[in-house]
Amino acid sequence: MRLSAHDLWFGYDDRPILDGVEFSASTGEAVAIVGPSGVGKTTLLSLLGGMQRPRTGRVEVDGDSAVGRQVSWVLQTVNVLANRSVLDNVALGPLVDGRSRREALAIAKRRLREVGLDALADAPARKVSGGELQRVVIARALASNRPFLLADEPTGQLDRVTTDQIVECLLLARAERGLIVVTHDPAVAARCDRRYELVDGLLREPEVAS
Ligand SMILES: Nc1ncnc2c1ncn2[C@@H]1O[C@H](COP(=O)(O)OP(=O)(O)OP(=O)(O)O)[C@@H](O)[C@H]1O
Repeated sequence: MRLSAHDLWFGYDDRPILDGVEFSASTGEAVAIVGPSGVGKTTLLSLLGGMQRPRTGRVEVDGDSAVGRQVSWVLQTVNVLANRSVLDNVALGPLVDGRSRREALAIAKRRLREVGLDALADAPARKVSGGELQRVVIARALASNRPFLLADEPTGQLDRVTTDQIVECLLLARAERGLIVVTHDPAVAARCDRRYELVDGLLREPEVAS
């Protein structure tokens, strides 16, 4: 499947942020969006995932403009139910997709194993560290059946070891879906298959990551 954006224009008040952006990502690949702080990366991601609408232009997944149903999110503000277990939080992904509780728990257990957190399945989310919580949110996104995973600064201020763990978890998405990640961290961008740079409202041609 292919998520594509054509001629996106967007601004806050009269200030243009995106000025004719072209973008595409396919399932099976990881694409990074980089660029200076405040240039509009989070805004672009919100348009790519259908959270906001462009003033002009369009975003589609295989020709379908209802992109919100095709994406799962890993956002800067980690949103989890603090008093529920790690497993219950991950199971929310498939539950929202309409799976039965039994199916959702089975999928959640598998995804927690993949991100290396099965030992924490029964712990309340409030008791796990920031880096672990980020992996919980990734497991929840992987547990949903949406074809694209969108991540906004998923490694934030975390240390290098934790960052590497999180990137490994995110790249699991490539097995079945597409990953689109906004990041400041050149090491994270370098792990992706392609990189776009947002400058002056436009995305520069993608480079092949070295
Ligand atoms: N809801 C809003 N209303 C008005 N201006 C906004 C709003 N959201 C963001 N902006 C402004 O739009 C610009 C782009 O913001 P955005 O968060 O998309 O940038 P960014 O590249 O993701 O930044 P960072 O890397 O610092 O997270 C910034 O100048 C920001 O202050």
